[in-house]
Amino acid sequence: MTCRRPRPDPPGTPREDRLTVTPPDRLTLTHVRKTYGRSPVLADATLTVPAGALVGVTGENGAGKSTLLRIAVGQLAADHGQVTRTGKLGYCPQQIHLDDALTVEQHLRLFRAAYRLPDLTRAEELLDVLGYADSRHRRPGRLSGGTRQKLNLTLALMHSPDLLILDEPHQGFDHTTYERFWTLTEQLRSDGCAIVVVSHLLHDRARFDTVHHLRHGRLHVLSAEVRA
Ligand SMILES: Nc1ncnc2c1ncn2[C@@H]1O[C@H](COP(=O)(O)OP(=O)(O)OP(=O)(O)O)[C@@H](O)[C@H]1O
Repeated sequence: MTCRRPRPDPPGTPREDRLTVTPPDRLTLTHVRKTYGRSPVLADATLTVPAGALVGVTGENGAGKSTLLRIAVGQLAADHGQVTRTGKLGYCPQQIHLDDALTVEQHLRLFRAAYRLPDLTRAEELLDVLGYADSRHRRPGRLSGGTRQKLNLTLALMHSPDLLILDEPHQGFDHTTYERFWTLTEQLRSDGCAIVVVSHLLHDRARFDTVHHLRHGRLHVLSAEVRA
C-alpha cells in the first residue's frame, strides 16, 4: 500500500517540538457549476476530501451525483469552478465499462499494463476478498451483475490509489460481499486513502466521516442526528 496517513507526534514529544499534522487534501471541488443544454445540474458544489477521510454523497435520482463524480475525476469538464486532485486516482463508475472480448484475467492484465504495476498481487488479493476467483477465465457477458461489479471495483482498486471515487460501488452485491466491501474500504481509509462513495442506502450513512446531500445543485453536510 503506498498511501499512508501522516504520522502523529510520538507520545512524550515536548510541546515545543510537536508538529501539527494535517492530512493533505486529496480532492477539492470549489464552486463547481454544470448545465446540460438548458438544464442546470450543479449550481455551486464545493467539497474537500482529505487523506484518510471517508465521505458519502447522497441525493435523489437525477440530483447530479454522477455528474459531480465525473467532474471530480476529470471525465467531464465543469462550466465554472475549480477541481484539484493529488495522488493516484481510482474510479469506479456507475456504468460498468468492460470489454466482452476479454476474460476477467485479461482485464486484470490490461489494467496492470495501464497502471504499470510490477505484478498482479493486489488484484489477486481483491479477487479472493470479493470472492470471485473462480470467474477469472470468464468473459463479462457470462458474469452475474454483482460479479461484473466486483470486477469494476477491482479495476479501481488494484493499483492502491490515494484517492478513490466510487459511484454506487456495491450495486448488486450479496450481503457477505457488501460487508467485505466495507471492511476493504475501512482498511483503505486507515492506510490514508481519501474515499468518496455515492450511496442511496440509509444504513450506510453511519459509516461515513461526513455525508453530503446534493440538492438543487449544492452539497449540504448532513448533521449527525439526521444520519443516525
Ligand atoms: N450527458 C448528459 N446530457 C444531458 N443530460 C444529462 C447527461 N448526463 C446526465 N444528464 C441529466 O443530468 C441530471 C443529473 O444526472 P446524474 O446522472 O448526474 O444524476 P444522479 O444523481 O447520479 O442520478 P441517479 O441517482 O439516478 O444515478 C439528470 O437529469 C440527467 O438526466
